[in-house]
This record gives sequence, C-alpha cells and structure tokens, in this order.
Amino acid sequence: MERSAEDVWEACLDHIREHVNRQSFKTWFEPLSAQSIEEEENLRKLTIQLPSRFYYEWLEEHYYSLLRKTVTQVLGEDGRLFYDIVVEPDASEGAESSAGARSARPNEGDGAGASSNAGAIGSAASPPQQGSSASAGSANFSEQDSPSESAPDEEDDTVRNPFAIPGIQKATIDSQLNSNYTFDRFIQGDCNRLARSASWAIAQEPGGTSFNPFLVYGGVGLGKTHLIQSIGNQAKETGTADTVLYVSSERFTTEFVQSIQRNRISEFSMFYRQIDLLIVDDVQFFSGKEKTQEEFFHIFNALHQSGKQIVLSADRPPREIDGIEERLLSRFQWGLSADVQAPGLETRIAILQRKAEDDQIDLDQEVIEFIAHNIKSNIRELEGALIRLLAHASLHQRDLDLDLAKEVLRDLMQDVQVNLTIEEIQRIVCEYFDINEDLIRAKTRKREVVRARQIAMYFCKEMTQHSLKTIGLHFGGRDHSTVIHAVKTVEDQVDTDTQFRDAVDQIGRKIELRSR
Ligand SMILES: Nc1ncnc2c1ncn2[C@@H]1O[C@H](COP(=O)(O)OP(=O)(O)OP(=O)(O)O)[C@@H](O)[C@H]1O
Repeated sequence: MERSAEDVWEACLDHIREHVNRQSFKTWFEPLSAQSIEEEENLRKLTIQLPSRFYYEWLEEHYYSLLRKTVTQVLGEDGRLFYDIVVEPDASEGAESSAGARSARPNEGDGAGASSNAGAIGSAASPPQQGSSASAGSANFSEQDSPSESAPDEEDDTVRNPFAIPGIQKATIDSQLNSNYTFDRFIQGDCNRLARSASWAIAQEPGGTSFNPFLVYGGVGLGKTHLIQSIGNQAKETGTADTVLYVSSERFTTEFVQSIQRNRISEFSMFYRQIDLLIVDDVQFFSGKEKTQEEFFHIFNALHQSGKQIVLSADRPPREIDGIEERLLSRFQWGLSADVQAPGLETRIAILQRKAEDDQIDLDQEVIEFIAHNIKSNIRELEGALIRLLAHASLHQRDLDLDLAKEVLRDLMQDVQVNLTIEEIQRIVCEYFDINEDLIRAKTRKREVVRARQIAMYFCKEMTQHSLKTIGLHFGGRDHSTVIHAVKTVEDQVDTDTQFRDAVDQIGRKIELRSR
C-alpha cells in the first residue's frame, strides 16, 4: 500500500532522531510537517513544510548530509526532499505565490523575505537537483558535473518588476524583508543606541522626520542589515508605509544593468519611484559604478522630493567611501548618519540570551558569559560561536555545558584567521590558477573560472566569519544559495578527486601562511 506523506516523514523523523540530540531534534525537526508525496519522472518526491526561511538556511547549512542520508534510507535512491516555506502571516499576497512556487522557474521573484519558496534535496550522491524557487532563501542547484553555477540572478529575466510576486498582476511588491529582523529582536546597547532610536522614529513616520535619508554605518556583522530591515518590517506591520522595499546595492546594480541590456530602463526607474520606504544595504558597492550611481541619484531625488523615506547602510562613514560621486555622497549626508559599533560585554550577553531564548535553547548563564567574554569583535561571530556550540552538542551528543564551550571556542579561535579578507582569498586562489581576479567576480562560466570561484567561496566560508550573503556579494552579487552550492561542490569533489584535493590543500596552506 502507498505510504502517506505523514508516514514517510515519520519514518524520516525516526531516522533523524537517532542522529541528533534531543534539543536539536526539538528545535529543528519537530516543527516541520509533511505536505505531500508524489511520484514524478521516476523520482519519489517528499515535500515538507518549513516554518520560515531561517529554517531552510539552517537545515541547509547544518543538516544537509543527514537529510540526504535519511531520504535515501526511507525512500531509496530515487527519493528527493522538497521544502515549502509556509506563507508568513503578514504576507496575504503570498498565498498565491505559494501555490506557484514549486512550478515557478528558478528565481522568479527572487529575493529574501518572499512569502513562499521551495528547495530540493536529492538523495543521490550528487548535490540537490534544481529546486524551484520564489525566494533567495531557496535551494537552486545545478548538476554536479556541470561547470556552470547556479546563479539565480543571472538567469532572471523578470526585469520589469524584479520584486513583484509572480502571478500577481498589479504591482504588488515583495518587500524582500527578512521577518526575523525586527526591533523586538534587536538588542539595544551603547554601541547602537542612536542608530536604533533614529530607526524606531523613522519606522513610526517614514518620510516624516528630518532623518531622510538615514544612513547606518559600521563594521562587519554589527547589525546594520538587521536594523534597517527592522524599520521596514515595523513600517509594514503598523501600516506607516504602504510600499516597502529592501535591496542590496549589488542587487540594484545587477537589475539596473539587466534593464539596460533589455531596453527597460524606464520601467526599472518607474518601479523604484513607486516605493514609499526604500532601504538600500551596503551602498559602498556603488563605488566606481558611475551609471548605476546616476540612476540611483535620480531615483533618490524623485523619492526625496515626494517625501518618501530612504534608508541606507554602509560599511564606513559616507565621507570615507571612495568612488562615489560628490553629488550623491552629499545627498547621503542630508539627513542623519549614525554608526553602530562593536557591542560591550553586557550587550553581548543580552544578545546571546535573546538568541538562546528565540531558538529555545537551554543555555547556562556561565556558558553565555564565557562566550560573551571571549568573542568580542562582532555579533555574527557571537552567533557563529553559539551555532558551533549547538552543532558540536548535536553531532557529538554532548551536553551544552562550560566544558564543551571551552573546547568549541578554542577551535573557533584557531579557525578564525585574523584579518583575512575575502579579497585576499580571491587573490590567492586566482594566483594559484593563474587567472585574472576580475573574472571570478564576473559572470563568466568558463570551467576554470567556475572552479576557482567555487574554491574561493569555499575558503571564504571556512576561514572567515562573513555571512553567506556577504560572501556572495563579493563574488559579483551572487546570492547565498550559490555560495552553499559552491561549498558543497568543493566538498564533494575533495572526497572523490585526489588531484582536486591536493590543489585545495595547497591553496589552504597558502592562505594560512599569508594570513598570519
Ligand atoms: N543588536 C543586535 N541584537 C540582536 N542581534 C543582532 C544585533 N546586531 C546584530 N545582530 C545579529 O547579528 C547578525 C549580523 O548582523 P547583520 O547582518 O545585521 O550585520 P551587518 O552589520 O549588516 O553585517 P555586514 O556588514 O556583514 O552585512 C544577524 O544575525 C543579526 O540578527
């Protein structure tokens, strides 16, 4: 008799339960539910529902192999696991896109915070087959043997309204916001007080304060994206802005270039002029891109003149951003610029406590304090330490106690290469393969360039604390799923190809030597 989706997923859960600890199981697997089981093209496809995009990213990063093995065990070699991210409650429009998500072409409506999406895990030894997607948070993989990468941005031809939800006729704009980035989850401290207060004021009355534009600046992983997205989420929730859009400057640039290629500049420009609250992350990436700056300048003026709110972030004060035209730089400073700094001890403790609470992790205060005492530079590292601790506890079936924290942090300290930058890794990898560095940031899919790009992404993930998003951005605006795919491709090939493994080892040693 055919087994129902629930039965199949139950069998999967039984298998998973044996391989993770109780805490991890409760946190990451219990909230998932089976949606459907289908036979298609000789594949047995089990679809499960995930409560949020965050789950998708977490499962992909931490439990990919386990899920792959589980699906093989339960469904056989032809088994495939698909994800469907449940429509988030505030996204009423998402219901329509949810239905279309699994049949949509890759990257239709691509973007963080889309209300639905789906990804796939293949049970065979190869990386997952293509999962159709309506969100940047979804899987979107290419074949293992293919030299091409899965770079959703490159395949997207929906320039007309890049952020519209597919299937909806009127210009319903998907805000691209991550619903986890809220004020509620943002811990205030001396390091971010001004930026946080100004953000809150703006969210109450977008365009109605003198903080327009509002620019948040500061170093890596200090909460800029979280804060500026909180403004968008809050404004949407309380209805102070109808049309909110979050976009990275890299994504803006890519869409702009595509609109030129497709002769659709006026549509591009019209699209941005409809936004009531425009949030642009990492504006330093506009540096040196004259045409994009010009377009952004006009959009900025149009929005500002009609009282619309503009929120920006940068990794340094506006005056220090090179390669941006003076007229744009001066506009960046019209309103308010506020910095975020590295958090002090109390704030670090509060952040860890909050994270543990949100993720329902039982953590002793002494463990929290130990992490907070030892990880000082940025909040992403702090989160990284907590995640690592969870992963170790889960993988080695250990208690989350101080002893484990000490072991894990020692490893972490050894792993993090001091001052190692993404650019440095790109340079070393390109030198090794004797290719021009610009190529790995360009769109070329030549086999040798793709290989170098994937290896460089792999080392950026392994040896720096940058987020997948940031790594992707440094490789010509690729998104985080491309980085995940690159890392898996390299890991798989290291396992099967000794020549390739030697090359990766040698590059790893070169990076280590130069980064000390
Ligand atoms: N004050 C805070 N309270 C709670 N979580 C925070 C805070 N600041 C940052 N975080 C968390 O730290 C992580 C990194 O933050 P975020 O991505 O916003 O940093 P960023 O400054 O934009 O970094 P980058 O420059 O690399 O883009 C996120 O998961 C975010 O939720």
